[in-house]
Amino acid sequence: MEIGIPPLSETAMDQARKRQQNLTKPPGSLGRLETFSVEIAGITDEPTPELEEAVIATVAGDHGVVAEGVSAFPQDVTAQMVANFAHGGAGVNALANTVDARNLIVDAGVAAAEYPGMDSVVVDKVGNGTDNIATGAAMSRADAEAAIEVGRSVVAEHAPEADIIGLGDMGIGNTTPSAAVTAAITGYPPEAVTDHGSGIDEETFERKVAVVERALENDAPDPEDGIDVLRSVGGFEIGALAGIALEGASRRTPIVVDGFITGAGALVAAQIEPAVTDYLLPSHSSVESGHSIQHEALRLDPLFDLDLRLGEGTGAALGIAVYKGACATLREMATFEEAGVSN
Ligand SMILES: Cc1cc2ncn([C@H]3O[C@H](COP(=O)(O)O)[C@@H](O)[C@H]3O)c2cc1C
Ligand SMILES: O=C(O)c1cccnc1
Repeated sequence: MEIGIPPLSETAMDQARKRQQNLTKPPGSLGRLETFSVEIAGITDEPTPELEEAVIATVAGDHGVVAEGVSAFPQDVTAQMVANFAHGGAGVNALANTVDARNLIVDAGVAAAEYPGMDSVVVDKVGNGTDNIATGAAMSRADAEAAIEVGRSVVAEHAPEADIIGLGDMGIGNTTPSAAVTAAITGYPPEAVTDHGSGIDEETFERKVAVVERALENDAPDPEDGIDVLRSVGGFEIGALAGIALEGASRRTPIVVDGFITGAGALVAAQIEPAVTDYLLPSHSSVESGHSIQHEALRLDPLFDLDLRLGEGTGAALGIAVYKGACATLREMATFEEAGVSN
């Protein structure tokens, strides 16, 4: 898979850094906001980037592994939540509205779902849910590649104008494949990266750890090959999220990672094209224990910890507010000279 991701623009970063130093504030007083504005200048190749069009892509898929009893909720909830997104009733809708981001809803592989009258849902299914990773591979290699392509075409066709893209997920059971993907790529043991997802009891938790272990024993994927990891233990939405990150990066669009499932997508993307990591921005630190392991592997330092464990792009939405703010300071503040302030 050939995806050309350009290097960060050193010229734009130098210009942004110089400007930050001349703005009407004590040097460094905007802390990490200054660093972010410089990083986003490098990503976009704009000395004063403006993050006007923010998009949060919430990608849904189902998982055969729910047959093992690894979630607290039934599989039908995935399709029901897609309808809820389309009607504006979910957590991500409220937070996307708060930060003036457009929510883009994608069905990359929800089982047997239709959305009558909900034209805003982009339906591009790789399949009707993955196969059960406790008993075999999640999908074929061709389907893993197709999932990446779904994500790439979502950006090309539905968000080509986006100045920043937040990743979001929906899929009952998807913290289980996310744990398997994270263990496979980072080398951490399943028990270190598996947690309580949407809220399971201890008996279910033990079964879930055993399922992740079994999945990785059954069909040991090549950790260096992101597509192989996706094929073996991934999910359609996880692949599509990786594809969004790769396509966004190739277009110089900053990509904001959300919680544990989007983190798994980001890990897959980084195994396919390591240069994507320059284009990834963190948002929150999820309650899921494996999220910090993903951040360590991707060398991302989260912005805040609000005890979130929802996904959907909720943390990414709040992160976008921070990145918009960072770029607004760089762009809109006056320099000492312009404002006639002594320095
Ligand atoms: C009503 C509802 C809304 C959600 N929105 C996100 N998730 C989150 O929980 C699911 C993953 O947890 P697990 O692996 O334990 O099933 C995913 O759908 C994720 O996006 C939700 C879960 C539920 C129940
Ligand atoms: O980290 C997340 O995004 C998350 C955690 C639990 C359940 N769903 C999502």
